[in-house]
Amino acid sequence: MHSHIKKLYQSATKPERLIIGLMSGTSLDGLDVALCRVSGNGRGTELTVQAFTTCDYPQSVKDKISQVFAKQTVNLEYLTLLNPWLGQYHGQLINQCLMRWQVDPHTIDVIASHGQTIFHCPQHQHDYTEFANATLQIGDADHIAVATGITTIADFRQKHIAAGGEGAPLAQYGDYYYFASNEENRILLNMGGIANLTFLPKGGQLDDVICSDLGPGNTLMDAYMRAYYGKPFDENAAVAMQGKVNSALLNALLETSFFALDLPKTTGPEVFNLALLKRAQRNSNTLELSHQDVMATLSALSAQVIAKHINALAKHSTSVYCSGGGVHNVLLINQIKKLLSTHIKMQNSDVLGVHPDAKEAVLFAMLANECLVGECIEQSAQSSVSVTMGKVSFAD
Ligand SMILES: Nc1ncnc2c1ncn2[C@@H]1O[C@H](COP(=O)(O)OP(=O)(O)OP(=O)(O)O)[C@@H](O)[C@H]1O
Ligand SMILES: CC(=O)N[C@H]1[C@@H]2OC[C@@H](O2)[C@@H](O)[C@@H]1O[C@H](C)C(=O)O
Repeated sequence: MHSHIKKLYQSATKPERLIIGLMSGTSLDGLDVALCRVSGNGRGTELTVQAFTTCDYPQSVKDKISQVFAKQTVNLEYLTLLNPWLGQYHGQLINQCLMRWQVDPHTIDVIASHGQTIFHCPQHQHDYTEFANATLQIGDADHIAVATGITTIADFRQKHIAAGGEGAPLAQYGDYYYFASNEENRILLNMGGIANLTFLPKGGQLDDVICSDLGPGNTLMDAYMRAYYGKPFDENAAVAMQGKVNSALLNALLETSFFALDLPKTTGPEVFNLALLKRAQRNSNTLELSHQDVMATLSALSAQVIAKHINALAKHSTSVYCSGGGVHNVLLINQIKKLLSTHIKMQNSDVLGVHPDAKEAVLFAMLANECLVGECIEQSAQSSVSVTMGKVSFAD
């Protein structure tokens, strides 16, 4: 037996594993690194986050990814070069984290890498009748494995697509395994670039879980801030708070065809971008709106869409647990709270033991754990997708 297979076998049969979960999302703000101690699997998963950090990307890295991110046309040579480069870069960031945390790399069982989504293309978002759902993540895992010396499990989304899904959201599995409750109805709401939720009815099975992207979380606001303020985001909603919501623009934005699709559905900045905003401004005669009013309206758009779906799903008393960078946006949170029905309570995911900024990285640690020790393939009614996802890269 190859020594790597043997080590993987040992990892899979140990009572607990150390798994590093990685996520670099659509906001391009950095790499989330969560060192997780995991035991069990499926509904029996037990997980504690031993250490977590976000390695902020310097502007030069953001610029590199932006060259190809969500673009219809890219320089193929550049993309080819970026793919291994980003894997090596992620590997170096992990090495730095382990050094800082004084963790011996040999104690890590596997790294779970999401990679960087550069284009998400569900069927409803493209016009090529001969092609189905597709998504593309880069930052090749072989390069992470070689740079760190740690076996890396990655590219989780392709199996989801191969089995009939859209490749996202994958949160439904981790959310169901870790957060499902027999005591209360729960909604796990993640507000990153894109907002998504997982509805976990009290005592429900995977079949009962509803998980879907909803639309923009921060992506439109971030794009606007980058274009007009040269800033990555509207810190503490300072700009949006000075503006007034413009209902004509809000209604024009709400006409975006994605919003009319039934759940589950997925999307990304390929749709929710400044071109969409410009079209909505043209259609609503609001091209002259102040930056502050545009930002207030974009925030209200995210809030309205998020609250509408939560209200529709949460027919009875329900607790909403929030994660993602959007939890730091006071205006967005207050706008959502105002719109929620009174039987819905909203808090951050840390009350359930997972820091809001770490939740997506933790999810990928759970999916890698499932890849290693998952016993059976559970099917979810909403997507008939297997949960054994991920490809294995060895260190040499
Ligand atoms: N202090 C703050 N004030 C306002 N907004 C903030 C603050 N901190 C973070 N954010 C928002 O959170 C965003 C980052 O969120 P997050 O890291 O969850 O996104 P992501 O994981 O890249 O996206 P996705 O989940 O869609 O892949 C920032 O771009 C910003 O919009
Ligand atoms: C294609 C892709 O990278 N999608 C991300 C993105 O970020 C949020 C939302 O859009 C979600 O669908 C997904 O990530 C999370 C981790 C998921 O799959 O659940």
